[in-house]
Formats: sequence, structure tokens, C-alpha cells
Amino acid sequence: MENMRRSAGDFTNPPNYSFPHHRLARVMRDPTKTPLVLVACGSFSPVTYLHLRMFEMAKDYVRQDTQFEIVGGYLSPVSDMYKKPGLLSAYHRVNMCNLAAEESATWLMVDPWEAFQSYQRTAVVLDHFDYEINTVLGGVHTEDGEHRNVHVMLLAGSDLISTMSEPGVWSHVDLDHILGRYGTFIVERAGSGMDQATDSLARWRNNIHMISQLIQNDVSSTKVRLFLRRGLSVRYLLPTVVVDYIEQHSLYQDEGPNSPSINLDKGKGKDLVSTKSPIPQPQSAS
Ligand SMILES: Nc1ncnc2c1ncn2[C@@H]1O[C@H](COP(=O)(O)OP(=O)(O)OP(=O)(O)O)[C@@H](O)[C@H]1O
Ligand SMILES: O=C(O)c1ccc[n+]([C@@H]2O[C@H](COP(=O)([O-])O)[C@@H](O)[C@H]2O)c1
Repeated sequence: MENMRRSAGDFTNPPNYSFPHHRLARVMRDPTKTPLVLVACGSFSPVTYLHLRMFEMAKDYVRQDTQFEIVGGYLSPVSDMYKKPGLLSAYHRVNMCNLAAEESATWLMVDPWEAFQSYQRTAVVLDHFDYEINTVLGGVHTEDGEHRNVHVMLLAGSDLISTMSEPGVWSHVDLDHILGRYGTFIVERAGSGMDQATDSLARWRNNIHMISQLIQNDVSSTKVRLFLRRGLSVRYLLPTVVVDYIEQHSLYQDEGPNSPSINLDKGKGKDLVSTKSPIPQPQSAS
């Protein structure tokens, strides 16, 4: 299954879906490198500067320490069915991500594929990107017209990778698919140690790239939501267009049905109360 490529019938698409690729570089600058697309999966409720910063940190790392060339980056907001505390509707989360991506880097896009349908496991999401970019679009080319398949990789914070060592959260088959076939860039996150995050993932270590945070910044969506509920300013924690959107639509005024009560502790508030979503029963990733 590791080397198997999916076909159209393996995926369910939301109504009127088309894969966004307007900012995907179709011609590589350096033919000696491997083209790379970064995919960040998460709630993005709301998207913050830290989410955008993850892409910039990965870009520096990729340029300095790898043989990859980034041809595009995607935010992939999770489905409403994920039912995580504080998860605003996919409609608003996707809109906010689009506003943030459009005004930020020129290579960032938002794929609404998983947001507007049933919950899709991350292994399936990465397969979807691989399928859309390499099978449907036909990959990319060098300046000499040589075809290249694009490598898709997961971009995540160390807290997300830590959950991969927690029993019952990810299926082993999916982990092997995500880390064995695709690989990941892990951005250090305050309160979630890098070594601890990857200890039990050692067998895939060649596909796991660790990126240290040289400027500590522990903005989290949880804290932003809490600030908003308390009427505190969130300006300069997230793009101004997103702050304006939140104000215009009066978002995050209530805790919402899934929200536990949280405190402004260090980290994400996750130490005080479990915010882990009930993950729907995994189907096979093959
Ligand atoms: N401050 C941060 N440092 C490093 N990674 C981060 C940071 N904030 C978010 N991420 C990463 O971004 C991805 C998407 O995160 P997500 O949308 O869950 O944001 P969040 O701030 O963790 O949300 P919440 O507070 O609602 O749990 C995850 O891989 C997460 O680890
Ligand atoms: O695929 C899985 O089995 C799986 C298990 C746990 C989490 N995930 C994904 O990881 C992301 C977690 O986001 P968050 O906001 O809970 O940090 C979200 O995109 C989930 O779909 C995926």
C-alpha cells in the first residue's frame, strides 16, 4: 500500500469542488531538486500568524537543509465532523484561511476539500493532494520541459506529532502511510518537546524533519478564542483581514456546544482539560 497511487473513485469530493492550484509553481527553478508541496492539516479556528509562520520556517529549512524545492503550500482545514471544541463552521474557517493566505505568501493556498465533507483521515488527505497534483495536473516540469512528480509532505507542530505516539489516536497503518510514504516537517511548539514527540516514531526518522523555533511564539487558536470571548484584542496575533472578518461576523463570542472551560495557562490549555476530538472510526487507508 505504501507505493500505491489512488484513483478518482477512491475519493469523495464536496459539491462543486475544484482543486485550487492558482499559486502552484508548475515550472521548477532548479532541475537538480525534488519538487515539494507542504500540507498543513488542522482546525484553523481561527488561523493565526503561527500557522502562516510554520510555512516560512519550513521554507527556510527546506532551502538550507534539503534537496527539495517548494512549489506550493496548502492549509487544509478539517471537516466540521471533527467536532473539536471551539471548531467554528467550515464556511468561516475556510474564508478566514483564504483571506490570510491571499494576503500572505505568494505560494500559499487553501484546499476546502476535507472541510466541506465528512471527516477525512490525514492519510487520505495526503493521498488526495498527491492525486490532484500528480495524477490530475500531471506534476510539474523543469525549464527544459522534463516532467517531475511532486513530493507531498505534512507540515505540523510538535503537539500534533506527539499525538502520533498516543495510543488509539492514529492507526498504525495510517502512520506508516503518512510518515513512510510522504514524511513530515515538524515545527517545535512551546510545551510539546521535539524528542518526546518523535521517540516512538524512530523507524520513520529519515522522513521526519525537525524545525526548531528560534523565536519563541506560543500563539494558539485556543488562546485567541479565549481573548475574543473576554473582549480582548487579538490584533497582531492574526492577520488584520482575519481580525476584521471575525469582528464583522461577531465570531467566537460564545463558547459553543463543544467547548470545555479553559484557562489561559502556558501552552494551549490542553493540560487542564482534554480537547482531543473523538476521531471517527478509521477506515483502511489503502
Ligand atoms: N504555536 C505553534 N507552534 C507550532 N505549531 C503550531 C502552533 N500553532 C499551531 N500549530 C500547528 O498548526 C497545525 C494546525 O493547528 P490547529 O489548527 O490545531 O491550531 P491550534 O492553535 O493548535 O488550535 P487549537 O488551539 O484550537 O487546538 C497543527 O499541526 C499545530 O501543531
Ligand atoms: O488521520 C488521523 O487518524 C488523525 C488523527 C488525529 C488527528 N488528525 C488530524 O490532525 C489535525 C489535528 O488538528 P487539531 O486542530 O486537533 O490540532 C486534524 O487535521 C485532524 O484531521 C488526524
